Amino acid sequence: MTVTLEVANLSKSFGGVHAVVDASVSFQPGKVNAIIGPNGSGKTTFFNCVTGMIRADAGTVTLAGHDVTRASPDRIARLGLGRSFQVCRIFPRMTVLENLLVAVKNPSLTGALGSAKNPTAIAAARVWLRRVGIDHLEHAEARNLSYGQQKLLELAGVLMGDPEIIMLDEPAGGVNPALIGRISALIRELNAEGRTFVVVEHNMELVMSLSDHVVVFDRGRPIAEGDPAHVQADPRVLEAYLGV
Ligand SMILES: Nc1ncnc2c1ncn2[C@@H]1O[C@H](COP(=O)(O)OP(=O)(O)OP(=O)(O)O)[C@@H](O)[C@H]1O
Repeated sequence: MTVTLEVANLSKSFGGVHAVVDASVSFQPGKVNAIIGPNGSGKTTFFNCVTGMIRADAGTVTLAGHDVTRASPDRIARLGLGRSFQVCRIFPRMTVLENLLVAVKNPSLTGALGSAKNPTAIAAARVWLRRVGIDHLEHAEARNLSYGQQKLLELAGVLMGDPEIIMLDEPAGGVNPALIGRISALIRELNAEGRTFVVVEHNMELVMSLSDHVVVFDRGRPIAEGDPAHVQADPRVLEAYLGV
């Protein structure tokens, strides 16, 4: 799998706030890419522009050779990019299995509702639940899961779309250490199978142990990129984090 994702000169402002400024990033296909940066440095805004959730003011996003700068999140998903959210997006009163069945990519509402009874979709959902380690919770209402388990459910929902590139917004945020280990192991396994990851994350230990390529944002711009050791030694990165 070698779906490429390239972002050129992306900018997005909210009123007078320049959240992302002329950001150009080429993510490495088949690798675990991380985006780090201080709070408010534009990581989530960048992420939302790339995945079609918000419209950039300028710049281009190219996915698998297609210009998707103004494409809908659905089209971007159909081209092979799946994403999670900083704050988990699940249906709290549905069961774990039902959440996965509504996550199936469907061109129509009837299709989406139909997948609830589709044996192939149900079988796929069970495979992913087993894979992320919450198959024993299939019939539990999603709201009764721990926050970490909800993150695993959301990841299983992303995987239902069989994406080649997976973008995760703070996968370890608010998750207990045991489940961080599980999420980290899963990312490794899925990456070893050929899926590319782009992970926005504050947990430095996780970023440095998991990533092949790290992009550092500061005040809306990528200021450094490279392998974890290279980035950690970059004085611009220390300055961005410590303000020295
Ligand atoms: N919808 C919005 N309306 C107005 N300002 C926004 C909006 N979204 C983000 N911002 C501002 O844009 C800047 C970048 O925010 P963003 O959430 O992208 O940063 P971040 O690096 O993801 O931060 P964090 O690490 O805290 O999640 C911040 O100053 C933020 O307040």
